[in-house]
Amino acid sequence: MNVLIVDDKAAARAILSDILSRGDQLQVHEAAHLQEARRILASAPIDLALIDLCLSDDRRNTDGLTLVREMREKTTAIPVIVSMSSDMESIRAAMRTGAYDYILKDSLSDELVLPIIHGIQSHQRLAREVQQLRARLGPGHFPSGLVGTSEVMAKLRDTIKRVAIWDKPVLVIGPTGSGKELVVEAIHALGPHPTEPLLPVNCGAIPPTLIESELFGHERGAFTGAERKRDGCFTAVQQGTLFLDELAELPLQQQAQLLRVLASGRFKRVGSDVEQDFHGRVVAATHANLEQLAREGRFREDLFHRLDVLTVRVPPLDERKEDIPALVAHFCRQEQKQQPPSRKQRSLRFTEDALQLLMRRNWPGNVRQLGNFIERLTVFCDADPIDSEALTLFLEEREGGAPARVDGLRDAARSILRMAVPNKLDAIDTALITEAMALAEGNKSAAARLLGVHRKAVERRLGRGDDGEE
Ligand SMILES: Nc1ncnc2c1ncn2[C@@H]1O[C@H](COP(=O)(O)OP(=O)(O)OP(=O)(O)O)[C@@H](O)[C@H]1O
Repeated sequence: MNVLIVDDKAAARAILSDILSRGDQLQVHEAAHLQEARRILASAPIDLALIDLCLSDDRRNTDGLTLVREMREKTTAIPVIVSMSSDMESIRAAMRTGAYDYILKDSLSDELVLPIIHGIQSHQRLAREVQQLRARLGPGHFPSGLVGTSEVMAKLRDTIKRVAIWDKPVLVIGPTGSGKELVVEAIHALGPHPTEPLLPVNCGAIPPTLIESELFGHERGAFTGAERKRDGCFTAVQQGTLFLDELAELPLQQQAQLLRVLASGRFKRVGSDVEQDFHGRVVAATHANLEQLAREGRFREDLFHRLDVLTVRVPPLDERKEDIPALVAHFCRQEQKQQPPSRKQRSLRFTEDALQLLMRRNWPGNVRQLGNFIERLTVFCDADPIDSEALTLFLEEREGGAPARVDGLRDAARSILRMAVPNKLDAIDTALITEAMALAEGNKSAAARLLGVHRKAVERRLGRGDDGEE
């Protein structure tokens, strides 16, 4: 369990840290101010934060409350206030903002702090077990987070099931926003140790100077500031899954160290000569082309080949557009749950032609982009149900320009390019004129309106200058 102490007074941090050192399997992080706490929360898997209300010498400072609010909004970590103030108003404000508990600094002791931590630990263990059992009991015994029933998704689920049961490293590749994190969660839930931790490490979010100690831990005095011996992620994960996200961002030196762990199953803390066993499993994910990076010398080729064995490719959304209606319904349900009480409750509904329009669009940001788009629609579009007209208007007004039409054209162009026709430019020109003339029943002016060009252009293309049948 990772615990963050946030207090501007070093002495107060030392007291709490001393109490926590007597706890079981606790990793302690410390921050002296709000910015430092935010940075640690973004880079380390913090489970619990013990936060002082006032983070400066100014008694009116309420950075502690700001942090509690941010944690509740953006993280799953549990905030507990540790304060000198027994003023009822402060306590009420803290609890209203989302603090899990409120401890008075005067009464700090092992007997008071450790039971709170044990309670949270066992609650988390149970929550993890329930989540994993639920995942196992989902339809077809597949974790339910991944929405989509297309053939491509069925293949992806099959690949996940095959690789998950082996206690071996897995490489998950796919473009940004395609669902790699959900795939890793499924691999863990279906793997041999689903009740052990799934520990995510974002290799791009940790400063290069800290990453070695974050991963492998360090001995006391290993470097300036290493006041205590500390376990790293390779220890904390126990028999679970160490999820190395954004693997391409791992510095070359740590790539070499990772390769060594994968080959030998052993690692050393920074500043130690003693090797330790790694009991977990590494699952890495990236949207980068590692093969290309290896050719350019920016990623170790030997590590790429070591990992590129059990590889799971998560396809872009554009390869599984049939899943879009189900994903839209999924995001609509999510949005509905989050509607503020002050807003008139409504469920977001789409007509069939609006869904078709969403399926014709390209989604370079993949499922994440679709989810964000539904979120914006929920807030800014009042149409009910949302039909293609409302959607087109929304796209033109809010999303800049007319991407729906442009995307439709792009799709049409792509399918033409796939056809076995010799001169595609002339062929499409002739086909467009012929089709427009047929639809306009031979009326050149009407055909020109359909084509969005001047009548003379139609006449030129038809190779005749006469006025025809008008
Ligand atoms: N098949 C899916 N079903 C439901 N939600 C999905 C699916 N795929 C992705 N999502 C959602 O889309 C968002 C992005 O997914 P995720 O974070 O897993 O992408 P990623 O591939 O890891 O992206 P990145 O490379 O940028 O980290 C998340 O909110 C996730 O829950």
